[in-house]
Amino acid sequence: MIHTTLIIGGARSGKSVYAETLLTAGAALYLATGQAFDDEMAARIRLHMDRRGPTWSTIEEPLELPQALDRHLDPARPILVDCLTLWISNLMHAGRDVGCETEALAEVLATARGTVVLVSNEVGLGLVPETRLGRDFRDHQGRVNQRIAQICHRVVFVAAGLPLVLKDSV
Ligand SMILES: Nc1nc2c(ncn2[C@@H]2O[C@H](COP(=O)(O)OP(=O)(O)OP(=O)(O)O)[C@@H](O)[C@H]2O)c(=O)[nH]1
Repeated sequence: MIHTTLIIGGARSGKSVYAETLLTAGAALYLATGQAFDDEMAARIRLHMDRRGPTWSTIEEPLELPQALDRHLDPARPILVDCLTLWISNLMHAGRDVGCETEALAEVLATARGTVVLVSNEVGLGLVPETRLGRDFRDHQGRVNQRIAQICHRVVFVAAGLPLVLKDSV
């Protein structure tokens, strides 16, 4: 089956747990974009790893997501990408063009052979960020979500651990 799903939601909305339930642990590949820059992030990552357990295969790729996805796409093994938000943040940090990178990702997804579930944050529902960097990040996040939502067959919004299907074109 060729199938792409985008799952969006706020922080601690349960979006990652929901995404994991869509895939069979032993048969899926976890593609992580997060980096343990400090102890707190390291602890968050450890929680995720403990929850997933040893049956998941994991690849860590903070920047070259389109290439990594393309390389590992396999009709026999679904991929969970967690998450686009940290990928955007990493790209901004590295001075990369988020728009170009998003197009590269969209291209890989549009021609994907296999099942891909992508997790992303829905931001911008609160106050306008005080800093220019914060506002730029918020805008990138909104544009990335829109672009990837166009490409994906299914889009699900998770709030309070509950899924709301926004798009289903399977
Ligand atoms: N490098 C690396 N990062 C990981 C791994 N497992 C999870 N992560 C990262 O940890 C991040 C999750 O951070 P959290 O702050 O707990 O997530 P959250 O968005 O607040 O919570 P949820 O809504 O529940 O998903 C993910 O975006 C992953 O990129 C791993 O094995 N390696």
